[in-house]
Amino acid sequence: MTEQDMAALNLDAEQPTSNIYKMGDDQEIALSTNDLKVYYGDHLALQDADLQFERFKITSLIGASGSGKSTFLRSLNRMNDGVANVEGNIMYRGLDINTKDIDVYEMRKHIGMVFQRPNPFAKSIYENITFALKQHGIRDKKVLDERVETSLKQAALWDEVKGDLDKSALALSGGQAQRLVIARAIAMQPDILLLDEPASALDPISSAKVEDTLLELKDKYTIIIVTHNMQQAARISDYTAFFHLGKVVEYDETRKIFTRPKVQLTIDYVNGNFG
Ligand SMILES: Nc1ncnc2c1ncn2[C@@H]1O[C@H](COP(=O)(O)OP(=O)(O)OP(=O)(O)O)[C@@H](O)[C@H]1O
Repeated sequence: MTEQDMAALNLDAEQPTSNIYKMGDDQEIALSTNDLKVYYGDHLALQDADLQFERFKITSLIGASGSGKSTFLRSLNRMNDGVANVEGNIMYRGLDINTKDIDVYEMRKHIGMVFQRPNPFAKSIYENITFALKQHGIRDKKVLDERVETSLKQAALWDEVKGDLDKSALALSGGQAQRLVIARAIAMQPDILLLDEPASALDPISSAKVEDTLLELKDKYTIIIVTHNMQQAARISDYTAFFHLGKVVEYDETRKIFTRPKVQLTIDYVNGNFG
């Protein structure tokens, strides 16, 4: 199993100090970054990205290709470990999770990640969801059954697969597979879900289902999503951060970013006048 697979399983899984991009009350902040800088070798790929993410809200990260969105997102649950050098603080429940002594595997139980391409394991639908739970010592069949049902319901997949739980997850359509991966992530009952373009590889109907799923999930989870789809960002997110050349140019309520952005670069980007 690859490291990405492990992270997708969440197996390996506030104190805001910057007032620049402040959203919500301090108690309402689920995650915040402070003085974050990410280097790939000598290349400083990300800086000036001190954001606070409000609990039970959806925040979209938008910006042109190469602007640093994925680099930022992946830093939030240490997916850049071994790939990039990440400096600064990432505060979660009063703890800086960007320090050496953090148990990254435990942390990823709380901060789960879903990738662009659905990556179900070559196992049954049921086992895709229970694998990580078992690794974490949950063996009671009743508990496992209940988690499978709840997470599939939350991911809006239950009705489509409830009779096929023993079938291979590889037989699912792309859209179903992505909702299975979301179900797998939420089965671990994380606080925060990070999603890197989760609908970009899907057809419009599947993409709409994933969007609906995310809107349902925000009652229980704080969601941070990278998307190239501006309509999607406008439809589903409460807040939007616009990235450009490795910096956050503007971060505000989504409706303001799309109707009354303050920075010329944002105006150009949301109006499609970007060179
Ligand atoms: N593994 C890596 N090694 C070296 N440089 C990288 C790596 N990943 C990203 N970069 C560089 O970091 C910068 C930001 O890339 P990143 O993938 O974060 O941008 P992005 O906004 O997510 O782009 P996209 O929308 O195309 O996914 C780019 O200059 C990119 O070339």
